[in-house]
Amino acid sequence: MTTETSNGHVEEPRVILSAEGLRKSYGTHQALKNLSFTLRAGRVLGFLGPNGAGKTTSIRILTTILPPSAGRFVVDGVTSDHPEQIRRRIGVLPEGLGFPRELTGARYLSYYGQLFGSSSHEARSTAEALLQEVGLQNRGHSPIGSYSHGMRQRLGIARALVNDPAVLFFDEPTLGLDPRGQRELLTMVQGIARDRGKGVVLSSHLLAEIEGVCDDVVIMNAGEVVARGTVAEVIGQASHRSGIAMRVRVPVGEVPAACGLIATLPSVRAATPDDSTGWIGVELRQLDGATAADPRLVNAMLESLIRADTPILGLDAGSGRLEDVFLQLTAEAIR
Ligand SMILES: Nc1ncnc2c1ncn2[C@@H]1O[C@H](COP(=O)(O)OP(=O)(O)OP(=O)(O)O)[C@@H](O)[C@H]1O
Repeated sequence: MTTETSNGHVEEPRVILSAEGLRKSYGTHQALKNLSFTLRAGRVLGFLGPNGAGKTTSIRILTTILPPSAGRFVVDGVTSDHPEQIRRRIGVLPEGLGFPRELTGARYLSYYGQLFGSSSHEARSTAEALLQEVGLQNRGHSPIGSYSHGMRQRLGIARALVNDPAVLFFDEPTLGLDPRGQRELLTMVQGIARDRGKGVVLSSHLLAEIEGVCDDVVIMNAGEVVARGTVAEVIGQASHRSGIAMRVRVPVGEVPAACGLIATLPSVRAATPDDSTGWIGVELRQLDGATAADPRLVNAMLESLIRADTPILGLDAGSGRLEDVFLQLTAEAIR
C-alpha cells in the first residue's frame, strides 16, 4: 500500500513496528540470538521456522509478556521501555487461546472492550461490528462452548481488534483448522492488514498456506534469523545461492533422460534431479541476481523435452517456492 503525494512522489506506508538486536536467554539456553526487522503499515510479516525456532519467544517479547535479554523495539512510535503504552496499541491472538465456554461471543467481546476503557454501550456496538467483520454475526449470541474451532479462532481475531490496535500478532492461528478454515482465516488476516492499514505479524510453520499471505518474512532456525526480506527477495536470495532458476517435473522413470537433455542446453550449468518426486532443478550459467529464468530459456527447455516425447508434469518457471527455501535454509543451519 503506497500513497502518492500532490507532487507525485510515492510514499511508503510508515514503519509501524521495528526491532533491533532482540535476544532472549532462558538460563544458559539462547532461544533468540539477534532479531531485527521492520514492518510497515498495511503489510503482513511472517515469522517462519520449525519447532523451537524462537517464534513464540519473539512474539512474547514484542507483546511485552517477556522482557528481552537485550535489544529494543518500537511499536507505533512507542519504545519497548513503555510496555503499558505498547499494550494499548497491539492486539494478540496467542497460540491455544482458551475461552469461557458459557459466555456468548458478544458478551466476551464487550467485556474486552470495557477492559480497554469503552463504555458498555460503545463496547456492545464495537462487539457487534467485529462479529460481523469476522463472519460470526449469526452466532454472536450463542455460548462460545457451542462454537467450532474455526469460529473460536475468528472470535480470537475479533478480540485482538477490540482496541483498534496498530499492530496485530497472530501466533500459529491456523493450527488445527481444515484447509478451507485455514484459507478463510488467512484471507481475513490479509484483509486486516490491507483494508484496515494495520501491521500484522503472523507466525507459522505452514509455509505453503502462508506464502500467498505474507508480504515480508523472517525465517528463523534455532533462535537465529536465517533469511529476511520480502517473500520474493528471500526466494531470490536462496535461488541465487543454490543457482536453481527453474524446475520442471517429469515422470520419475524419465528423470535421467530428461536431465541429460536439459544439461545439453547451452545456457544450463546443471540439472539436478530429485528422483523421488520427478522434479528437476535447473541451474543456469549466468544468474546476474535474476530470480527467475528468461522465458526463452524456459521455452527452449520445454521444446527439447517435447521433441523427445517426455511428458511434462509440472513447471516452476520462477525460482521455487518459499517452502523449498525454508527447507533448504533450515537444513543448512542445522548441518
Ligand atoms: N520458558 C522457557 N524456559 C526454557 N526454555 C524455553 C522456554 N520457552 C521456550 N524455551 C526454549 O526456547 C526455544 C524457542 O522456543 P519457542 O517456543 O520460542 O519456539 P517456536 O519457534 O515458537 O516453536 P514452536 O513452533 O514449537 O512453538 C526452544 O528451544 C524452547 O525449548
